Amino acid sequence: MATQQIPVVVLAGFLGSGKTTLLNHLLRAGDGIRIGAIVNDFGSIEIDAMTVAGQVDSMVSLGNGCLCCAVDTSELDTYLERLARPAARIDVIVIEASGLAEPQELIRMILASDNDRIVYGGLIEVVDAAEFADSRVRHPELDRHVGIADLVVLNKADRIGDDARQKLVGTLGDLAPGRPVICTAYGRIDPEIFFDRGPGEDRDAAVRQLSFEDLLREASANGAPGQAVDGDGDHDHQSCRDCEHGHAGHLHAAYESVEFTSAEPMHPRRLMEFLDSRPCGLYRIKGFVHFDVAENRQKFMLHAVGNFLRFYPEPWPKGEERCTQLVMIGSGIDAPALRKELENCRQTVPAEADENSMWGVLRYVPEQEA
Ligand SMILES: Nc1nc2c(ncn2[C@@H]2O[C@H](COP(=O)(O)OP(=O)(O)OP(=O)(O)O)[C@@H](O)[C@H]2O)c(=O)[nH]1
Repeated sequence: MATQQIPVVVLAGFLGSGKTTLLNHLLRAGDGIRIGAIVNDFGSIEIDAMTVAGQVDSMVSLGNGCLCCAVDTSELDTYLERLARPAARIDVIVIEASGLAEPQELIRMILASDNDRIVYGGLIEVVDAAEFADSRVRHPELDRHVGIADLVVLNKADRIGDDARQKLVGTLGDLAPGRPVICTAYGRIDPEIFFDRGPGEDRDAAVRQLSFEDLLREASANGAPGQAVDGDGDHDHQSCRDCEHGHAGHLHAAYESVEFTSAEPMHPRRLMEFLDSRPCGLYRIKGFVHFDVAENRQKFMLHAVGNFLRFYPEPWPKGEERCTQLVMIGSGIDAPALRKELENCRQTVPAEADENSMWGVLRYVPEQEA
């Protein structure tokens, strides 16, 4: 009897475009489909992995550098092997790439795998509707990423108007001719689009195009994923920051990540001053913040993407120590200076911050977002 193969889908997209949000939506809305996730964080504090863990049937976290730089594919193979073992009963594996990954490298790795229980299941490229126009000017590589996608998800459609949305859909259609472009907010796409439920079902054209067999056929017919490879393949390392050769065309070549951790609470006003004056090269901040202010002692998840900034308060998980952990990713940033500035935002005197000092933070807590 032939081995039943598990599709491996690559979920890619520039920093902050909404990959983790979309993956979490799929995990919640997957309707009984067992998803194995491989989450690749760029920073050494694995914020994405923490966000996904607990919702997923099985997860492997690969932090501190882009997976696409790990030329030794055996590591990925080991993780795929683990998720694909029959006892895990996984239906589909999703690899959430870091926001700076080169998707074609990941695809190449999957296609190169000698694990006969897995099969490449397609590339989903998430595009940030509000930021894409600017990002592609700074990073023309993004056009190439869209160009090899099997499905383009135009996320954050709520952040732009109808005209801009139509224009973007047109641009993306030109970049990825013949491939479906789905507009969405908060990654709320129909999981059926991702997960092939087998032949014989009534589907519309876009869904049919994404059946895994079709994707494979398309990939080889286009000569696209897996063949346009530009890595040099002769070195073995984990962290992109150590990567000084062979990846000059990669997005992450120009980026670095800075981590900040504090056991002491942050002073809300000082933190807001830092955030409001963050350098424009500091494109992405994610993590969580601990404030020691009455009524505001929740875990404040923090996300900044370009000019966008949000705090999402949530209860601290039982037994979790209260602290602040932030990952900052940017280009041309002064890491020691950023760390120092954040150190100066700590609340060193007990009860120093009162409720009024939270106003600046609370301005960025959305009323109703997913
Ligand atoms: N307004 C709006 N915000 C969104 C949407 N999707 C995601 N976000 C927010 O955008 C921020 C980044 O979302 P993530 O899902 O963490 O993005 P990501 O692509 O995983 O980020 P990286 O892994 O750092 O590249 C978070 O604050 C999300 O809540 C959306 O459709 N609309």
